[in-house]
Amino acid sequence: MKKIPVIEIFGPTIQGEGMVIGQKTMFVRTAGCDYSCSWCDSAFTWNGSAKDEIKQMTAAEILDDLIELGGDRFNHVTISGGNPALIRGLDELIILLREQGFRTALETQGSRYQDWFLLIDDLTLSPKPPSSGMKTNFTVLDDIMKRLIDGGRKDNVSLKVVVFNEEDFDYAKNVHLRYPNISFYLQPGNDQVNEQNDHLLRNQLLEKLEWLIELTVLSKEMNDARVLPQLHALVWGNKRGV
Ligand SMILES: C[S@@+](CC[C@H](N)C(=O)[O-])C[C@H]1O[C@@H](n2cnc3c(N)ncnc32)[C@H](O)[C@@H]1O
Ligand SMILES: Nc1nc2[nH]cc(C(=O)O)c2c(=O)[nH]1
Ligand code: SF4
Ligand SMILES: [Mg+2]
Repeated sequence: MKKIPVIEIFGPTIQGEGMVIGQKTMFVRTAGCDYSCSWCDSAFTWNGSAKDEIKQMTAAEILDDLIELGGDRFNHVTISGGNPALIRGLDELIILLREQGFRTALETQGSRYQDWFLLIDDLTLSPKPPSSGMKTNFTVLDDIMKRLIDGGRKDNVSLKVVVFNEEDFDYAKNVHLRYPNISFYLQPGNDQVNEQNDHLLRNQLLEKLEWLIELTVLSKEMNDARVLPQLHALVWGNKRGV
């Protein structure tokens, strides 16, 4: 079996973001990213600070850990990172999870395609706005979207853009207009990923949420957009593994 670089496995918790917010789920977080977003809330997956925690695991070993942690208290598994789309060998995990009756979700930024995207129940593509310091390759994103739509996966896919400022909001509009038939989510950015005071953080995040809702209600381009907070950040702050 192929080895997968895993940096953490946790849950059951709830999916805090996007298309299946609130869904009870386990998380498998892979190590490594082809991006380095300035505001990444999971920078430990790629900046070397947690490199001692990375384990090369087979799909069967990951399933064992999921069951040891979650018992029979889950039927949904979310794979995030880092960028899990860098890992070819994830097909074995996704096939194994499906065989065992689990639904799967994936979080990725849309910089790489893998054929196993077609097997994911809840696939979130989260292209990065200007504030991240990253530049979207729309040729790649167009190609991913085409493959997913041609593969009949339209209803299994969503777009989620994190917004920190008005320039990001304009970027989000462009993404939504470019793929008008794909369900579209806006998420306020957390610019204090090191804040340990949950009360302070909550207030700031709610203010950012209100600001983003105000922009959205004023924008005719966003008539079909959905605005959601990072629910896990409101509940548990910047804690890891929740
Ligand atoms: C940590 S990323 C991992 C998956 C993939 N690399 C990606 O970016 O989509 C998971 C989600 O968290 C979002 N995210 C990361 N840092 C954030 C922050 N500071 N505030 C709000 N959302 C953030 C990303 O945009 C992405 O949608
Ligand atoms: N509860 C919870 N929901 C999440 N949704 C996306 C997450 C991520 O880091 O990819 C995440 C996370 O880390 N925790
Ligand atoms: S793409 Fe995702 S994991 Fe990679 S740096 Fe950006 S937010 Fe972090
Ligand atoms: Mg997160």
